[in-house]
Amino acid sequence: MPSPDWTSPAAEGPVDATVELPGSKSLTNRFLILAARAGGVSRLRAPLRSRDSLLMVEALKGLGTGIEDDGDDWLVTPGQGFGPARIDCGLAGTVMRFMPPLAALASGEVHFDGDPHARTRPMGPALEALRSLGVVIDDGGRGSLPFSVTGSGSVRGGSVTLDASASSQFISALLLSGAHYDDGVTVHHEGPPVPSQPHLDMTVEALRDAGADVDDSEPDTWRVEPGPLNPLDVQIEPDLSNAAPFLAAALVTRGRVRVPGWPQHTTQAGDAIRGVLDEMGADVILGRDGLTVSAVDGFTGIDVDLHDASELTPVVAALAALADGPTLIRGVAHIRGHETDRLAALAHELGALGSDVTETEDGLHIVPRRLSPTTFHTYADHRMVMAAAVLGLAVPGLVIEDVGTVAKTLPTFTELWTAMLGQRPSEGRTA
Ligand SMILES: O=C(O)C1=C[C@@H](OP(=O)(O)O)[C@@H](O)[C@H](O)C1
Ligand SMILES: C=C(OP(=O)(O)O)C(=O)O
Repeated sequence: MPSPDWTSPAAEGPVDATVELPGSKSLTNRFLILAARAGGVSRLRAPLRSRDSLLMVEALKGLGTGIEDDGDDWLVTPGQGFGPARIDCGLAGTVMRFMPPLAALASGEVHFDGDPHARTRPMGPALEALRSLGVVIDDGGRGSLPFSVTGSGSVRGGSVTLDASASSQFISALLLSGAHYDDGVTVHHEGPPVPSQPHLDMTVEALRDAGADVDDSEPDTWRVEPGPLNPLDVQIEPDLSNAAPFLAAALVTRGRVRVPGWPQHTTQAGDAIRGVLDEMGADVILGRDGLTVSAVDGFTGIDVDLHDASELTPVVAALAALADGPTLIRGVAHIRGHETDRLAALAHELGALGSDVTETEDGLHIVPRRLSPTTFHTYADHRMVMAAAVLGLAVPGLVIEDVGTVAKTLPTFTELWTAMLGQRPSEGRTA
């Protein structure tokens, strides 16, 4: 059931705000997977509580993992894993990709399905790779959800070659469970370049945090040795991709936004927003008190390759539509397989507002034009909501359809947004 529409608040002047963002989806869901089979109880400090991470929690609980929320942290008690079980992936790439290699270690049948659009997200190479490592999978020949994984308590593992150009998550998935396979796992990518390199680095770093022996020294090849994982005690960083729309508000309103807790070192792809905003002409300062972005004058269009940080595309596209010149976003052909076909969705919705947008083979060319308010459709995509809110700052009366879909990664988005604008939450009206 879609949630209500929301008339996105326009900016009444320059914002000057500090915005505290909840934890990273990608870190939370990786640490949950690792903790589920570690050698003791793990503590995840300040995890993200959102649809994607709660679906991961339910999936793991369904396989016998104990997860307790003490109000601040999640305590994860490993379980051996047993079926039969049914896993709802929602629209979460991390659940549909990261869970099957773990479910393969359980005994019994584990059935996977998700939201209607989840059935169209790419899965084929991931399922084929698991099969070649000795896992029994029934996907009815579709290469997508729904499918079932039937485990016998162990997985042979070994070496596998796959084409991960559609999603880096295919590789992360195998690595995150590979230490528990009898022969470990060696994953070799063959095909057009894998997107989202920072997410692969995040997987390797998280595995090493848990004591795994990982070799990523060869291009396009990753090896995880078999062996036990240590329990974790980890502080989850704020989600830097979710910070992007708030930082973008500094540019649109010629104001200033600070995000406390921005890490000095991180593997989050969203960290790339610093370079993007700097190139657009903002002042970007990373200090001990967090990241501060300010913009006094206008901001320019840019030519940017977002292959490594494609999650940023919707918000960067929204900024581009409000910039002082054209923007070319390149390197993101694979986001046609994200929550929705993001290139088509952005081209359509920005076009409906009045932008001059061309969908290229691997991105978008956006020429700013005068925009008029309309209903911005969001296609069950949290980042379309965020992009729409950025546009709404400068386009009074813009209505965001199904605003609640933002709960995929940021259930408190509208509250944070209206607070940033110095308004009470009730001032963002339900249309
Ligand atoms: O591993 C992860 O946590 C993610 C990897 C990326 O996926 P793709 O490589 O499919 O873009 C990213 O876009 C997604 O939001 C999260
Ligand atoms: C692509 C995204 O999510 P997922 O983890 O579902 O792939 C995203 O959050 O932008």
